[in-house]
Amino acid sequence: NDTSMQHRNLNHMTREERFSEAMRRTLYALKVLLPREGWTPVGPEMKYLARAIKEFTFIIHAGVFIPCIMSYGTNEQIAKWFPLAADFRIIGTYAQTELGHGSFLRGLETIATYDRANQEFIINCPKITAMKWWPGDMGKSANHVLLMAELVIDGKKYGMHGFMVQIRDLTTHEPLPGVTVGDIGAKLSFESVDNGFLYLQNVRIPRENLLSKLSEVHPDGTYIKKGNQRLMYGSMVRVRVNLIAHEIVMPLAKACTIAVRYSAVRRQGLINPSKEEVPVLDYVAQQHKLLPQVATVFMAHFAAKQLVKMHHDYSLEVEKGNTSQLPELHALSAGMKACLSEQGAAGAEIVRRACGGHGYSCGSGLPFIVNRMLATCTYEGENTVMQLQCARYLIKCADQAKKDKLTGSVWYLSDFSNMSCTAQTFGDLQEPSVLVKLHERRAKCAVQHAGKKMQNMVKNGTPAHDAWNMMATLLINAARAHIMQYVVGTSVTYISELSCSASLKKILTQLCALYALHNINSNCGDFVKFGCLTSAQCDLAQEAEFNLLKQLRPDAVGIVDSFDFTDDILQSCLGAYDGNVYERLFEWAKQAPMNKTEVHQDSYQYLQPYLHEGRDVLEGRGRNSKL
Ligand SMILES: CC/C=C\C/C=C\C/C=C\C/C=C/C(=O)SCCNC(=O)CCNC(=O)[C@H](O)C(C)(C)COP(=O)(O)OP(=O)(O)OC[C@H]1O[C@@H](n2cnc3c(N)ncnc32)[C@H](O)[C@@H]1OP(=O)(O)O
Ligand SMILES: Cc1cc2nc3c(=O)[nH]c(=O)nc-3n(C[C@H](O)[C@H](O)[C@H](O)COP(=O)(O)OP(=O)(O)OC[C@H]3O[C@@H](n4cnc5c(N)ncnc54)[C@H](O)[C@@H]3O)c2cc1C
Repeated sequence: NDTSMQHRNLNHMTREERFSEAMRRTLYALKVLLPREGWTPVGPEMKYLARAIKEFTFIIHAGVFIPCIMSYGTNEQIAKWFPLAADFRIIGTYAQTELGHGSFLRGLETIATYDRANQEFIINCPKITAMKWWPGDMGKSANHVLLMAELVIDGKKYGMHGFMVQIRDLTTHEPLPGVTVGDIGAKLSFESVDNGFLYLQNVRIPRENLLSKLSEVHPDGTYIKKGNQRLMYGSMVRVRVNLIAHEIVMPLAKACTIAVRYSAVRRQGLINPSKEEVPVLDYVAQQHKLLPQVATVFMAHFAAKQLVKMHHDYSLEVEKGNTSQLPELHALSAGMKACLSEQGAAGAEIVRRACGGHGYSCGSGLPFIVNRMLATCTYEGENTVMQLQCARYLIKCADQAKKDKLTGSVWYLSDFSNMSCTAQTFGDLQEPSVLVKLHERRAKCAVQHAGKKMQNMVKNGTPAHDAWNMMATLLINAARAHIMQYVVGTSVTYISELSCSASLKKILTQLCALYALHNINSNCGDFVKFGCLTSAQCDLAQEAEFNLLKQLRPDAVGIVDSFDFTDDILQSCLGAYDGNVYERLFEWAKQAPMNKTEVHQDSYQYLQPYLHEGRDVLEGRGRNSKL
């Protein structure tokens, strides 16, 4: 209710106005609303901000730069930089991606060369493709970067390491010598974020600016490894784990709230010709678009909670020096980020499109959400690359399953029990245990199928790397199948263990079944091909999904109301709680800058000669227009 936090109408602002407004609001929120001891930029407050602020700046500063200091810094380095960063006395970003490389980190070209005589690192982008490109908050805001660069000592390369590099003067904010930095220009979304470019030419930093939790360089240039070097990729794992809640579940919940509320208000057409126009939510086709996406919000939320817990437990183990869980966590976080961002982005567009013309208006709040969710498929690990990383782990596990009993998220790969489905009615296929088994079997078969195909190719003389490349599509499908069984399985478990009213548990169970059945019906080729379902059982699966749509329809609005977004957070004429869609759209349109004058000066200027000529022709005075 703090007016300083109220959103102004972003759609009627320029990009620079949005950048400034987001910075003002974010700093106000972080510095005024949340001043407390022990405030951590990734704690519950961040969750509140991610929910409450439609656009904010310093996402990377708070969500990535600060956590990296904690992950990669020694205690002394944390003590030095964390207080400055948490208090916004330095603004940082995570500068890893380059103009020429983003996915293939071993191809990064920015170099940090150790200068023993001066005990400094010389940071250099040897060519244009080495320039850092994309990091958020880097173009105009950040005065420091956590620079990921190839460490070189005496001509020997040691791989990607993290360096603290100041890029702007702390008083004037001007770029420092050797630093060329700026905004990369307009993008599909994140209008308020100054994603930037950074060209470093022989910038010198002290030896102490190598973040040295995992490795260090002694004054004489001796390189010391201090831990599992794959932990150097740990920041990306953490962000992939955390962004699911912030950037996938939350925005999709907002989009569903808008679309379901609007569909309950919007009357269009007849079902029974003798009755009045119906709310479009009464059309089964509309329910089929919206309700599975509502179910996705809940299932992704439950699965993300499990992943966050797994990451937390893993982090405690890493602190004890045990990194044995790292391969599974990497595979699961990469796969979850890729598959849920893919589902979420597609789902947001499905529900936007379900709102017809008004869904295409920025006044609906939906284009903002859709465009922003599209970015989740690319940043923090491009989805295809992430799915292949997940598949790489699955193929290894499938081989291991032939001789060992597997545990964790891949346990089903060593489950050789009879998994045939005996469902005879659509009710049988709404049973959570049946749906879990179906997803496990499909995933196991998809992994084995991809692995078998590659083995046969290699047996026939194809090099393993070529077999991998040629079977990539099957590997990606296996990764998707694995994540779907994980989401369905963890959700069923989560709901069964949830202490809540029977009526709420019934709704959640129905939503879980809807999510699983929608997935089956959207991928029934796999389920039939792998012998999980007969053709007749596929018909039952469709019947089961339609039955759930009918059962959930009466509670549809109540379910999205439970997300409890305020009108100010939704910023939507279609999704406002009072349902006054048309009045809100009209008021919103009238506020458009285009309407600040009755006659728009520029159009009048160019149209005026023709307007006068047209009038003369109409009134019989002038010659007929050439037109
Ligand atoms: C909290 C969030 C709040 C707000 C955020 C909101 C919005 C955020 C907006 C934007 C933020 C965006 C930031 C960014 O985009 S930062 C840049 C992200 N970039 C990437 O993710 C790069 C992706 N590429 C890679 O990770 C690597 O290049 C890749 C893994 C693809 C390949 O690496 P490499 O070639 O070195 O390894 P491989 O040969 O493939 O595998 C070797 C070995 O290492 C294991 N591995 C790989 N990655 C990891 C990891 N992260 N953790 C642990 N282990 C890893 C891999 O499994 C192999 O193991 P093995 O099979 O045993 O050999
Ligand atoms: C909004 C936004 C914010 C960002 N913020 C940051 C940030 O703060 N810090 C930062 O460092 N970076 C940031 N990034 C950059 C982001 O991490 C990269 O864009 C991402 O890692 C993808 O790398 P790329 O752009 O080089 O694409 P590429 O890797 O070049 O991918 C291009 C295409 O090639 C395909 N491809 C690539 N490799 C393979 C493969 N091995 N197998 C099959 N197909 C492949 C991909 O699937 C994709 O279709 C941001 C990007 C965006 C869009």
